[in-house]
Amino acid sequence: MWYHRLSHLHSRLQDLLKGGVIYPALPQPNFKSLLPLAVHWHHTASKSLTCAWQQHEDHFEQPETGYFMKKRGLIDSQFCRLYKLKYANTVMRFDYVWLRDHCRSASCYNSKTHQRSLDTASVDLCIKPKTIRLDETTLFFTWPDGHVTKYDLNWLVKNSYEGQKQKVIQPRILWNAEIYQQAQVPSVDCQSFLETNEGLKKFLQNFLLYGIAFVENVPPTQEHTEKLAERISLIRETIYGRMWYFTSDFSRGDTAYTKLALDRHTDTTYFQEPCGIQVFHCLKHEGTGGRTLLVDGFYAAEQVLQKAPEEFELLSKVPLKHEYIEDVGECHNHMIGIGPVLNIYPWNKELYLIRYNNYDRAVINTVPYDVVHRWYTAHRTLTIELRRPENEFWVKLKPGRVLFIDNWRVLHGRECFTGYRQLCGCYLTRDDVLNTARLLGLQA
Ligand SMILES: C[N+](C)(C)CCCC[C@H](N)C(=O)O
Ligand SMILES: O=C(O)CCC(=O)C(=O)O
Ligand SMILES: [Fe+2]
Repeated sequence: MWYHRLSHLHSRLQDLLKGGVIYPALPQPNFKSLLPLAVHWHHTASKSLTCAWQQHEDHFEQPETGYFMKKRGLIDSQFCRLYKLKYANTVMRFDYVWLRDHCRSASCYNSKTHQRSLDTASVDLCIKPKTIRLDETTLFFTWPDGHVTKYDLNWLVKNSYEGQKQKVIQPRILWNAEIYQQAQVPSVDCQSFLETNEGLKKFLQNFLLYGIAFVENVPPTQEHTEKLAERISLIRETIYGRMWYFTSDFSRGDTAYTKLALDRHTDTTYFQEPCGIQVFHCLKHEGTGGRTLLVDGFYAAEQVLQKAPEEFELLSKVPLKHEYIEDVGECHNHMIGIGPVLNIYPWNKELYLIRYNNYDRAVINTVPYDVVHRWYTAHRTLTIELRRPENEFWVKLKPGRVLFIDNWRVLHGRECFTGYRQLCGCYLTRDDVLNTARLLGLQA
């Protein structure tokens, strides 16, 4: 009986969460406000809280049979490994080892270093609390050895799997050319970017939401570009150097160092971890053409998900190699990176990295022949979306205007050009950009 109510609730949760969760058009509201409060279940309601809550400290399940024991505050089932709790309209299930492992008491957790002191391997995998007590908003577990673990219910909601499943790691606004242009995302002025936290925060907020952002009025030199990069991150040094500076002189064995057009792609797909961010500053162009193309890869992937979910899934499952082989002048390199085109978090299906570069894609030999054809079909579907003219945002990079591109999300390309064109820039480590963003209070 209890079981039925629970599965009903679960399917309700699923219904509530359908659509919009993976790639919300706007920052996801706190999930509490997504869920109606009027779900009736066995509950104990607190009068002292404004937010209605229900808790089920007294329901225990023998997982194999779905048999429940209702016993208030105390358990004595030999079989139970699970603690179920409903609070703030979230049904949560906690494994007892998990509850022991996450104990934040002084002997288990060092709150100065935010590190666990408890040796998890010392926890009995069959551990069960001797007693459980609820006191307004705090749960107390007393373990067989007498150790007491306290949990604040809000902490549990925030840190439970069920709570996380309903959230995105990073809110984003997916765009095509029209959406991006209509959003009128402001560029940040160089001085405000370098000298104020507000300027930097505004820049990073836009960058996180759209995957591209511009800084204006930057003196057109490599040194100033470097200063900008260092304001938000460590520079990721690669085979191209720390700061790079390039023209169409074929000084390196790659099409980027020519005047040819480059179709949309992400860079360094041939690294096990592709570079997180790319910074471009055009220092000079005396000639024609050479515009930069930007396409939101996540927008295109979202279209694939809507139109052909099984193709989306295939692109997220099939691992591929990308390769960089260089043998020009003094430069000898052979890089190989392996991973799927679409990379998603398994618990909430959120897309976090697209690896798309048809120039650098290596021989496909990681996939059996029957899957190969399905993969090509899925790749075609994605390519069609990526190539829709309405998804293309074209800009002419000019001295003074520095472009930051999320290389895990937004594809770039360029039009062929004539004349002398000088570009400088660098790659950034994604971890460090996100670190800066979090320290400024942004969700990243
Ligand atoms: C930016 N910079 C000119 C230094 C590198 C170009 C790398 C080009 C390579 N085909 C790729 O897509 O990764
Ligand atoms: O020349 C350009 O505008 C960009 C070339 C390119 O794709 C790159 O350097 O990664
Ligand atoms: Fe590139």
